[in-house]
Amino acid sequence: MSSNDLSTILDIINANVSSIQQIYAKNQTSVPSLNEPYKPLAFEPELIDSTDLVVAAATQLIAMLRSPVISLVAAVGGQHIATSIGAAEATNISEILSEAGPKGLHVAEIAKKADTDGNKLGRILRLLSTVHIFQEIAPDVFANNRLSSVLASGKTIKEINEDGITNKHNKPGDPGYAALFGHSADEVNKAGAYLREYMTNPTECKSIDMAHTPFQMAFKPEGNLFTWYGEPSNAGRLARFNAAMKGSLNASPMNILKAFDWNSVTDGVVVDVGGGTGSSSLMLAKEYSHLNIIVQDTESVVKDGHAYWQREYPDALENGRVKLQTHDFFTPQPVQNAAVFFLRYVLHDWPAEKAKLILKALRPSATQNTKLILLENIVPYAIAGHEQKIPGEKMPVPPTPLLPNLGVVNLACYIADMHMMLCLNSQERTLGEWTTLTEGTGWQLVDIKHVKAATMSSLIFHPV
Ligand SMILES: C[S@@+](CC[C@H](N)C(=O)[O-])C[C@H]1O[C@@H](n2cnc3c(N)ncnc32)[C@H](O)[C@@H]1O
Repeated sequence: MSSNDLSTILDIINANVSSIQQIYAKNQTSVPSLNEPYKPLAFEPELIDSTDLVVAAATQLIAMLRSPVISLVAAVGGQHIATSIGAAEATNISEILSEAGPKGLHVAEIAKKADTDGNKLGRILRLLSTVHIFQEIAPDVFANNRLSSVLASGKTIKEINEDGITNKHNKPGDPGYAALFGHSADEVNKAGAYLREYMTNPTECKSIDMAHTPFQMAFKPEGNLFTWYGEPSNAGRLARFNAAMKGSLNASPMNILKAFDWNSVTDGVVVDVGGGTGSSSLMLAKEYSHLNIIVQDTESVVKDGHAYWQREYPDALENGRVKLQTHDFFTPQPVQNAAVFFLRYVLHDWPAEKAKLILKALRPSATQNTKLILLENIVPYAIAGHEQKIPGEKMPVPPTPLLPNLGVVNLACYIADMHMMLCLNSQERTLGEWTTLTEGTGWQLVDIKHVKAATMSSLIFHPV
């Protein structure tokens, strides 16, 4: 480490903290306290660039200064933070503390409401408070804070008890974050516990078959993750997964509205292929009243989808502007008049050979004017000098000595890549991998759209 690096990093932090303070001052708002529940602010997009630089610089500073042994102790123990988040989500602690308000609640009372053990819960909440998720405001008294408040589903404890825990994530307007964290901390992290065994078993880890994953080692399912979700005993997990997809949509600055010039669609339908319950389509249908949309997915997901649209936007189903259709995307596409086929976070679920089949199954139904849009991560390298030549809006190049991918700022993309490896033997892809994957499928990449602070991009294709 050169002392130059240290002062450059400190300069980056100082300059960008000043910019952040100025943006708050211009908007006549004070910088929110870590102790307050999170409230989204209209001017948050203005804060992104500076916040990203502070986060990247501060994390790099910690890596430079802290004992590497202690850094790795913290990193390897991160598993306990993840599983504690899962336990807090499953026992509705954030909802209990939302109702308690700023005075918080003694852990004995929290445990009574959560029907769990107080001593163990107190230790879980103290660990989480130590990493700024919840706060301990007096010995054994805990309250929500900025981070823990986003673990709440939006339901009251009475509603959760009345509706049943498997329906926890169906409150209209719930952004889906609690479901996203619950899903990650449950099936994905249980699969993650087997990564060591997987990577030291050459037969397992060198396989490109979806039946060879850490997920299979953990759960021993009959089929893959999606057929497993379709089993009746996993109805709660399926509902949570569907809501988690809504959470991933709301958490990412790149969404379907920014993916394409939707006003250019004057004829034909928009098909949301593997659309889940249709959270992207809901956003699209609400914003663009001229669009007719078909959401396609498997039978069990379409069933949940009907309930979702009945809750969120029943008119769109009733007047026929939005239709939900059971369709296996490995079979020929039934819609022959599509203006757009869009697939959000679908191909990342599949190894390359299967992903190619999904694209090929769309091609015969495309007209000359049909566009294909993939909403997917483009994985940045973590090394300078190898930036990918991505067309469209350029990503800002971070100042040295920061990592060119901004380090933990884009961690979600690399975490998603691990989810794919663990559960589906699939992956997030670099631009080169996207180009190779789509070759020979009958589709040609013509444009890529990005938004700030997102590795998720919109890749736009024409038929060839
Ligand atoms: C990661 S989710 C993405 C859902 C949605 N596109 C979104 O962004 O919220 C992948 C979806 O593919 C669906 N899927 C899996 N296998 C399928 C198949 N053979 N045919 C159609 N959909 C399938 C899953 O049920 C799931 O809803």
